[in-house]
Amino acid sequence: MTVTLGTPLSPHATKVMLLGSGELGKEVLIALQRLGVETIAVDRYDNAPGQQVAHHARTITMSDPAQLRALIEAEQPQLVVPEIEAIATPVLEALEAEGRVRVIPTARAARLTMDREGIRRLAAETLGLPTSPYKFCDSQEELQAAIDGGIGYPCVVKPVMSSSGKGQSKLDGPADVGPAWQAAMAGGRVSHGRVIVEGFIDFDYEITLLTVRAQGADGQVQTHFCDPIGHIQVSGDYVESWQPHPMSPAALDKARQIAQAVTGDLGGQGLFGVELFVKGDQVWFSEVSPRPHDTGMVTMITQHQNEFELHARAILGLPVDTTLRTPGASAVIYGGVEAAGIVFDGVDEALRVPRTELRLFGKPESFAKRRMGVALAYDADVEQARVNAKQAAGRVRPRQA
Ligand SMILES: Nc1ncnc2c1ncn2[C@@H]1O[C@H](COP(=O)(O)OP(=O)(O)OP(=O)(O)O)[C@@H](O)[C@H]1O
Ligand SMILES: NCC(=O)N[C@@H]1O[C@H](COP(=O)([O-])[O-])[C@@H](O)[C@H]1O
Ligand SMILES: [Mg+2]
Repeated sequence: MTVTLGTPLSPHATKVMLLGSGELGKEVLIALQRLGVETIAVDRYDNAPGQQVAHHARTITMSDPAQLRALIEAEQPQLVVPEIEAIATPVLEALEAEGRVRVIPTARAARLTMDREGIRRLAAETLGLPTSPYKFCDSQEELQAAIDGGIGYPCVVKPVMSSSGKGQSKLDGPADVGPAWQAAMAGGRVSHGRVIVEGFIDFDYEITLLTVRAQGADGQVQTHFCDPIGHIQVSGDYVESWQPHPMSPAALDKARQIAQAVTGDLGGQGLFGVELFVKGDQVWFSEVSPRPHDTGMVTMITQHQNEFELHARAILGLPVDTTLRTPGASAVIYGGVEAAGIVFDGVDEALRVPRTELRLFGKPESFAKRRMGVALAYDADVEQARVNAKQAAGRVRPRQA
């Protein structure tokens, strides 16, 4: 479906609402604005990064069905673009069924992927894709029984609703079960009392395969793949990514088949971040974001059309180009301090590292482990880009004002 583009702030505006307006949504909003779309940035707190660049900013509890329905009915956007997991997705399904809005990529995809159970059962049980062994548990006793009954150690426990590693633990023995259960209960995005326990995959490397479902000239949706993005995660949160990540032809082929299967089932138009574990020629599906991925921020320096522009184009029914421009890398800048309205020292020194750029997201409040910015680097080879991205990130020193 191609969307007719109008004039923002006029009766013929094309209105798009982002549900979640963090660093990823901010870039999608910028890409949409460049195409003359009228944008509404929604988040759970005021002055979220995307709210600072959108035409309109709204603050609601997006997991509250009544608040979400009231806002969409009041604003009447043509497209609703989920950007985080904690959203009352049944409301989106109802509004989509009523023909009131189009949800990106589909309301069903938003529902299935916001809950680890929905997407894991679809991938493993319906589509038969290789995944880690897993069980869902509603109490510490059930968790212990699942581990003893076959998952074993090491294993990984995560709240069914969480992201960026929040509430996630790796368990090496029985002593870790209690603390892991407690961490999951404290760290979920919506208190839910349910966890997934997964057998630990001893992968050689992990990648994000950005996969775009976009409309071709014939009106049919076609699948396009970006070059694989390698990344390193610490405590379940991404700290470094690079593109391209070299893969054997067999592993790349399997990765694309998995991505095609899962995005094909989820359907709709847009960009997806398919997370995969790789060992030799073996590939496991981990999870998928039906939207731009944090590790994909590297594409702001590596691709002709970055992942945010690709998402914007795909959802509007416009053509896409996923080709790589140059090898490159990204490195995360954490807040380091707990304070509002922080300042950043060392930005000049950081940008003296050759072939680098910075994004400071503008989050109003810093936490020690909150992602506040990212350094980007391009180079002839990924290794040099990684060194430079990390060096630039390390030179930025956030501090209390
Ligand atoms: N079963 C597993 N075996 C080995 N490592 C794992 C497993 N599950 C998770 N991990 C590690 O933890 C990281 C984060 O896991 P996962 O993607 O499920 O969490 P998340 O909270 O959804 O993160 P995000 O929102 O950033 O994608 C993975 O990228 C991987 O490095
Ligand atoms: N892995 C998912 C991810 O990276 N999501 C990104 O982080 C923001 C929340 O950040 P916050 O927790 O600092 O508010 C989200 O809005 C999104 O942009
Ligand atoms: Mg993940």
